[in-house]
Parts: sequence; structure tokens; C-alpha cells
Amino acid sequence: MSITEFEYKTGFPALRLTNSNGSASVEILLYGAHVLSWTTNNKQILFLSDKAIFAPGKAIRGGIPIVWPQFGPGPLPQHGFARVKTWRLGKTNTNDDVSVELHLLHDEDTLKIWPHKFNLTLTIRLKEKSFYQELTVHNEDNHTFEFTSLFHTYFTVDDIKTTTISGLNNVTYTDKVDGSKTKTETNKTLEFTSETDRVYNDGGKNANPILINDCIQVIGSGTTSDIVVWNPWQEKAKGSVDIGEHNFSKFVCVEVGHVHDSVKLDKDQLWKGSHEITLLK
Ligand SMILES: O=P(O)(O)OC[C@H]1O[C@@H](O)[C@H](O)[C@@H](O)[C@@H]1O
Repeated sequence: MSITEFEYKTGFPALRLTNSNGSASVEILLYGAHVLSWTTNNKQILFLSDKAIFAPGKAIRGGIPIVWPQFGPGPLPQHGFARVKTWRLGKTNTNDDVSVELHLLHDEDTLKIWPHKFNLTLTIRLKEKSFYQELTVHNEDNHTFEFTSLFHTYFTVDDIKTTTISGLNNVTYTDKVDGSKTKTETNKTLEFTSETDRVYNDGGKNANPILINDCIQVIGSGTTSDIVVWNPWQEKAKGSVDIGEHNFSKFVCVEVGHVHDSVKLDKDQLWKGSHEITLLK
């Protein structure tokens, strides 16, 4: 079991966590606390675009961006600022499962656009067949603040046209490619034939794990039981500088979080949200 510090590309301090027999590893940038890669059993689980842009202030296309404190468009930049800030390395552990903690504290720039004092801790833990992330939000201000939060995970797939997702049957969702209409999932298995951008609003009721191609299991916690499913399809991928037409079929985003409404966090209080991804076979 080890934790190695290295530089990714030029100027991006990074960490590599490896399990005891070397069969699983994860690579994390301090920039965005961004998980770039998770391999287990010699299989890369995450998708990272070959056109991803690595530059201060830019979001990285692929891996697991942290969406916080705002999901989607709004008063803040799209998906908030946590994914474009540099986090600090905190505690590390190589005794049981290998894990690290990363921290992000409010600063002058965040206070200008979001006037609330916060302290975020992201715990990342690697097990042999699974990967766990937990975000803790501490309200360090003297008033209540509100946020939405999402683990924006890009999974690598052989072909989006043959990809299936199960576990969402009967769950209500907002269909962002159909005028944000509210619908209920009637399919036992979701398949992809066009641009898909849905926010499944479970409100903590869905006990089902989500399965991607019957092989990868994704589970949120009680506080993070909304699931966003996204693929831009060919045209939008072509129009996106950091995706590209050739990449649209290679990934699906299955994103666990709390986005159907805002979390209201009182002063001095903590909120925790997590997800666990397991390779089943
Ligand atoms: O390009 P971004 O900002 O990383 O967002 C990608 C997608 O992220 C998803 O979570 C949203 O539901 C989509 O609407 C959005 O297009």
C-alpha cells in the first residue's frame, strides 16, 4: 500500500494511491481534488478525454470533477468553483485501506462570489475492487448557507450505443433535453440512442444500486441519492473543444449527489455525502 506524490503534466501536483498487491490504483490532482484515473484488476474504470484541457480556472473533462456549491448554471460559474480550486493535502492512511483527505477552505476569491465561510474535506479511499469518496461540508460562518453537490463521474464504456444502466426504474426525473419535463422512468434498463441529460430525483428513497453494464455498481448515501445521467451525443461532443466527436461513444456520466433541492446547512454544522463504486466482475 502506498501514496506517491508526483507532478502530472507541468505544474499539477498529484497523488497516486496503490493498494497492497498493486492491483488497484487511483490518481488524484490537488487541482479540483480531481480524480483522473481509477484502475482495478487492470481495468481503467474512468474516462478522461484525450482533449481535456489542463489550465488554471478550466474544468477538466473526465475523471471525477467535484460539483460544489452549485450544480449546473446559476449565479456562480457552471457547476460551482470547487472543481477549479487547488485543494490541500491533509491526513493520509496506509494502514487498512489506503486513503487521503483533501481540504478546501473559503478564500478571498470564493467570498467575493459566494459570501460564506466553509471548510470542505474530501476523503478518497481505495479498496481492492471498490472506490469510495466522501465530501464533508463544514459551515464555518455565522449564518446558514445553501448548496448543491455532485460527484460528476465519467465512466469509460466500450460503446454508448450498447451501454445499459439499471436501478432507476420507477424513479422520477427531470428530462433536461425535453424542456425539463418531469417524467418517471418506465424502463428496467436504460439504453442510449440520443443526447441524454437527466436528473433522477430520488429524495433518498431509492435503495437500488445503479448498475452500469451489469458490471459496475454505483451507490450513493442517504444524503446523496440523486443520480444525473449524461451523454452529449455526437453533435454536442463535436462542438465541444475538450470532448470531440470521436469521444462521445466512449463514456457515460453517472453522477451521484444532492441536486434536486439545496442542502441548507446551519452555522457550525456538518453535512456529509458519499458514493461508492464497485467493479462486480
Ligand atoms: O461541461 P460541464 O460544465 O462539465 O457540464 C457537463 C454536463 O454535466 C451534467 O452534470 C449536466 O447535467 C449537463 O447539463 C452538463 O452539460
